[in-house]
Amino acid sequence: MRILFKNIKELIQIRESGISFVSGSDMSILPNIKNAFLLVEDGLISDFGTMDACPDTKAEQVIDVTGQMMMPTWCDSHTHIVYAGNRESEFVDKIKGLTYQEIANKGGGILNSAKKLQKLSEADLYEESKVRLEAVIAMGTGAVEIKSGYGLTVESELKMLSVIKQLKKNYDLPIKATFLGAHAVPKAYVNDKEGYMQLIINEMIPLISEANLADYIDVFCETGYFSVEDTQRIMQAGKAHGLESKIHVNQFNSIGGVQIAVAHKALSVDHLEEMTDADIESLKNTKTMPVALPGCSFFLSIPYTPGRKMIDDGLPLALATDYNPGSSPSGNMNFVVSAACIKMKLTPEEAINAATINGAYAMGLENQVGSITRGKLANLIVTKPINSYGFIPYSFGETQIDKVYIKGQQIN
Ligand SMILES: N=CN[C@@H](CCC(=O)O)C(=O)O
Ligand SMILES: [Zn+2]
Repeated sequence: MRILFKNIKELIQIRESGISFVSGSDMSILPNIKNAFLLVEDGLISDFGTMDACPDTKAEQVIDVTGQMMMPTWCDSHTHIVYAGNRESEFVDKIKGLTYQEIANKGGGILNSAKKLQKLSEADLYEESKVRLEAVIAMGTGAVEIKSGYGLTVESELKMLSVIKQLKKNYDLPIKATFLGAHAVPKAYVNDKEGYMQLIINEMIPLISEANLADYIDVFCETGYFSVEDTQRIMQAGKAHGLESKIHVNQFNSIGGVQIAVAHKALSVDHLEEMTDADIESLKNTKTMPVALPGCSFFLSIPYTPGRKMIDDGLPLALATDYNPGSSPSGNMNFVVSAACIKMKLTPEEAINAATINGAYAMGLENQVGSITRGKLANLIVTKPINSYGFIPYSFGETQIDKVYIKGQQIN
């Protein structure tokens, strides 16, 4: 099946040869072609160029997108889309001035979501989660990572990962599953964190790896949750079972988690709202992708990741939604890109690179998605008629997406 898109006003994020990610000053370069064509064959990008070089090829479908732009779909490398119910009551507590930690201490937070999820059947959890997945695809996300971590028992963590497995099977976009058993210490282990560590290391990880239910392992490395030493032990146990790490770190405190994640060659370190100069220094010249989650900063009214400084210091940066019921109940990558520009002072070029190619890298998907490159998946956004791609982050809270294609199939 061949689809030819023609008269594309601007084809954004073209990369002739596959690159893994962009860093520092290269993040301000967003290669594009004006007045372009794009050819899709059997779900893959097979060719692109200027309209005067448009091949005289027989395509089953020819789509004239005069006045509209095209770009790769967003790559959302950090979500918790599989969860049960919501936490609007905590939202009101937050409005009244309680902090994230205070809400957790009075029985809210991650343990509140765990209680809801433990009671829900796998079938119902799937139904709730698929609604969110479909919504984010319609908002332009074409590759996504989903974490467990609201189960916190062997049975419920497996339930979450099985739901992710079903989503992988039933939806055509790339989905990566991350095991986050170390998200919070469950109530049953409140006086025995070591017991829960043993459960994660000796039972959960081997079971999950045996059943091939996870691609990555994660830890919430934070004061009051899991220490740097705990994080190191879990990363080591994950690695022994073939699971590379992606770590929640520096959300509220800088406690040395970035350094330990880098030392263990983590694929990504995520959150980073509190960064010291030493944290930034330790990320230089490494393969670990820093991931900022501006939706979480917005929702919790906490600092934004110092993305401007990190890029100026030569680092790469990825952007993701952190879609979850407690700290970021939105999976809208368009808003994330706007917030990165408005609050973190990224330029539109930097934010789009961060939300496409760098996000793809943070999921190990840089060879499949994240740029308009021959051979990559035809996961594509067609914008509404707009004057420039800068209008996408500028018009925050609005959608400039007209259509989304996943492997060349129009989904909305
Ligand atoms: N901080 C840890 N985990 C999630 C929030 C989880 C929750 O509050 O339910 C996050 O990434 O922000
Ligand atoms: Zn998260």
